[in-house]
Amino acid sequence: MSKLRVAVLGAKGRIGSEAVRAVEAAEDMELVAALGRGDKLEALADSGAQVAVELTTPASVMGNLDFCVRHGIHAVVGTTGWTDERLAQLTGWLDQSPETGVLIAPNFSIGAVLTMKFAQIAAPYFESVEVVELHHPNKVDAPSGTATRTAQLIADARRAAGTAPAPDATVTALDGARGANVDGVPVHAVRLRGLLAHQEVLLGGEGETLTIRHDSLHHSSFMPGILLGARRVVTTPGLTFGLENFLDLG
Ligand SMILES: NC(=O)C1=CN([C@@H]2O[C@H](COP(=O)(O)OP(=O)(O)OC[C@H]3O[C@@H](n4cnc5c(N)ncnc54)[C@H](O)[C@@H]3O)[C@@H](O)[C@H]2O)C=CC1
Ligand SMILES: O=C(O)C1=N[C@H](C(=O)O)C[C@H](O)C1
Repeated sequence: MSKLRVAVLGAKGRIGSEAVRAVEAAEDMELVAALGRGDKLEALADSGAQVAVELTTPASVMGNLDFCVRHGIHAVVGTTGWTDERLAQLTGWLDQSPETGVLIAPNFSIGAVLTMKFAQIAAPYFESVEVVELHHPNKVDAPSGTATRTAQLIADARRAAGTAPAPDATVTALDGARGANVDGVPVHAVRLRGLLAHQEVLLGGEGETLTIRHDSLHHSSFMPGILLGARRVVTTPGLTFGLENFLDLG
């Protein structure tokens, strides 16, 4: 059986360099290109890549995806910074290339995907809910893509269940003291040397609290999800948002 031809964009970065090693080690894949900042995207097309794993920066991701979709190269995207406007633009490009698939995964680790799922289930049963994400201090965006997605899923679940807004008597607060408001859910971002990627969903009800915590301790935690995404995206045209769509979570 022929191997899946995979390229990595952002190949010298923290997660990109780990992805290069993971693709090289996968028996069913061939690493055909490993591009860094300043490398010409034409090398991607010349390499015959079927899938590009996009792990760059919010500033670079749209240009890279525009090129991939125009050349019919499927993409697995871990880069953050997604807004409704960006998603609409990408969907427009995919409409012009209906056989191409793009997976955007706010988080590739199974624990983080399950955290989001558990938070979604729990959210309507508690009066209060807040999200705290904790990352290494080299991260350029806040709050994290995972925390933003988690808050959106929590808000959707509470809306669908008709849950009342969380109680909060705050009248005066320093700017930022109550976190960022993502769809009505406070999200707090901590940047601390020594950390990698961590998240807590704090839920509170009368006389009890529930904390759902996930820790990514090494970039290897993201690799099984990236490889699964690359295998599945080639037969899944259009936009898929969230790795959970490629997992049977029930
Ligand atoms: N979805 C997930 O599970 C994960 C997502 N991420 C996200 O992945 C992105 C990268 O994270 P890190 O590796 O920590 O950052 P990083 O800064 O270590 O790596 C980014 C790399 O992309 C390169 N780059 C920038 N523009 C480029 C371009 N046009 N073409 C090719 N390379 C380009 C940079 O030179 C750098 O080497 C961030 O958005 C981060 O939030 C990170 C970890 C897990
Ligand atoms: O920048 C990181 O490191 C991470 N970024 C992603 C995010 O913003 O959610 C995923 C993970 O948290 C690691």
